Amino acid sequence: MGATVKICGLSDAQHVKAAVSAGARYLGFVFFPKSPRNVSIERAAKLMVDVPVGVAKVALVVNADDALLDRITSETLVDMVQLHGSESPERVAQVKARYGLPVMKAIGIAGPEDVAQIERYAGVADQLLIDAKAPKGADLPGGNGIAFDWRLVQRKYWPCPWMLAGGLAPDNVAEAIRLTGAKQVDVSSGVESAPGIKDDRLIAAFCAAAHAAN
Ligand SMILES: O=C(O)c1ccccc1NCC(=O)[C@H](O)[C@H](O)COP(=O)(O)O
Repeated sequence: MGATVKICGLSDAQHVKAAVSAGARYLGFVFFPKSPRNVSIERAAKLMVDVPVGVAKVALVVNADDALLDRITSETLVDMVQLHGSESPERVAQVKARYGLPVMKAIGIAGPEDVAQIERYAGVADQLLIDAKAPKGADLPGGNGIAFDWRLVQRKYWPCPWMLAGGLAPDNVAEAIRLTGAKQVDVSSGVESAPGIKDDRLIAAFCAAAHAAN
C-alpha cells in the first residue's frame, strides 16, 4: 500500500525536481528566517511554477501574521499552509477562512500530554502534522531530525488526515509506518547531507522506502 510523502524544506530547483521525480505528493517551502531551509517569497514563487498539478506546494510558517501570509498567498502558487508555531485552533480557522486554502497544523509530541492536544485541532485543521517536539531552547520548532516515541500515536484515529514526521529517514521510515499505521510521512533532515542541503539520492531512497512500506 505504502505512504504518501512530503519532502519539506526545499529551496532549489534541482531538489524540487528530484522530489517530484521520486513521487513525493507534497513539497514544503519554509518561510522562517532562522531556518537553514528558509526561502524568500520571490524564490519560492519561481520554484513553485514548475511543480506539476497533483503535487501540493505547502508554505510552512511559524506564528505568521496576516501581512506575511497575504504576501505568500498572493505572490506564490501555494496550495496549502502549514502552521508550525503555537497557533491556536481559532487561528487555524482564521487562516482557513481568510485564504480559502487547506491548513495543516503541526503538533509537537514528546509525551502523552502532547497527544491529548491533537484533539483540539482535529476538528478544525484539514491535516495534522504529528511531529517531534523541539528540545527546549532549540532555534527551530521543527526540522530538528529528532524522532519521538512512535508508540504514542500507534493506530490512533483522528477525524482528519495526518502525517507522521520527526527524525524519519530512508532506513527507519518503513518501521515507523508499520508501527504507527501512518498513511502519510514527512521528512526534512533525513534527506539532507548537511543542514539545509537536500540530497537527491536520499530523497529517492526515502520515497522508495515509504512507497514500499506496509
Ligand atoms: O525544517 C525547518 O527548518 C523548520 C523550521 C521551522 C519550523 C518547522 C520546520 N520544519 C518542519 C517540518 O515540516 C519538518 O519536515 C519536520 O519537522 C520534520 O523534520 P525532520 O525531523 O528534520 O525530518
